[in-house]
Amino acid sequence: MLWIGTSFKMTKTRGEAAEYAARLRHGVGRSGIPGVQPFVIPSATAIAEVGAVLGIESPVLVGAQNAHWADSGAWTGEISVLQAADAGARLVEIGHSERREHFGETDATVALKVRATLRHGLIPLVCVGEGADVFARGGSVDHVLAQVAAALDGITDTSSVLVAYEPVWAIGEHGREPRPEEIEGVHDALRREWGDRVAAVLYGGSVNPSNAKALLEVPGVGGLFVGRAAWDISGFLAILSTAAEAAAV
Ligand SMILES: O=C[C@H](O)COP(=O)(O)O
Repeated sequence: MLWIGTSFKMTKTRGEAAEYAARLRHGVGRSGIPGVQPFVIPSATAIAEVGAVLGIESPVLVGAQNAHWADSGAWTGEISVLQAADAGARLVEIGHSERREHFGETDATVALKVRATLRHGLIPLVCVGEGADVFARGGSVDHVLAQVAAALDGITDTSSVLVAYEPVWAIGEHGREPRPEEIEGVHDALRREWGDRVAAVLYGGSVNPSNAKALLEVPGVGGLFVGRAAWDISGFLAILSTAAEAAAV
């Protein structure tokens, strides 16, 4: 099963997200895409809207971009896993590098959020990845393995966990598209260490319809996590179609 998803990050009004969801519903169909598990992660404001448009039986999973580890309480500005689930999320993105960089997310808070997500039966999508400096000195594998180990420390059943390897140097408008061989080492290490214990390891960072096929061919890559190139529905559908072909091989 190839997991193919997108996060809207901080884009789209509820109306825009609903329109996207309607076109996604049409593109994916009622029975889904064989061998492919699509997911979409809107802003918190649009989770319920997107879920409603996709419908309860949809083959597309809806997620939240973040959730707090506490079930409720005085945490102004946060939403809990329970609230995300109540809005229709079945997956929670945790530890994206933008949250680590700008909002103080650490390996310790990531670990708390993974536990909270599992406690409530949602799927954690744990994002890891090294910065350009670590990549330049050849420390990517150690860095990423340490991040995953910290996130999943002490959890006996990690079988529903998704890991997204997203090198920071490859993400966003200032990111650089990786050559497949630049991500092979980390994916190989993740596959050896975690391949039997997690649901899948995804790759993310400057994925687009032109490089999706080559990135999916990297051993150990079990899906793609896409930002910009999927914000237009045609881009997401093109990547889903590439994944469908890859899954059929
Ligand atoms: O959440 C997705 C990743 O941060 C990748 O973003 P990007 O595809 O725009 O580089």
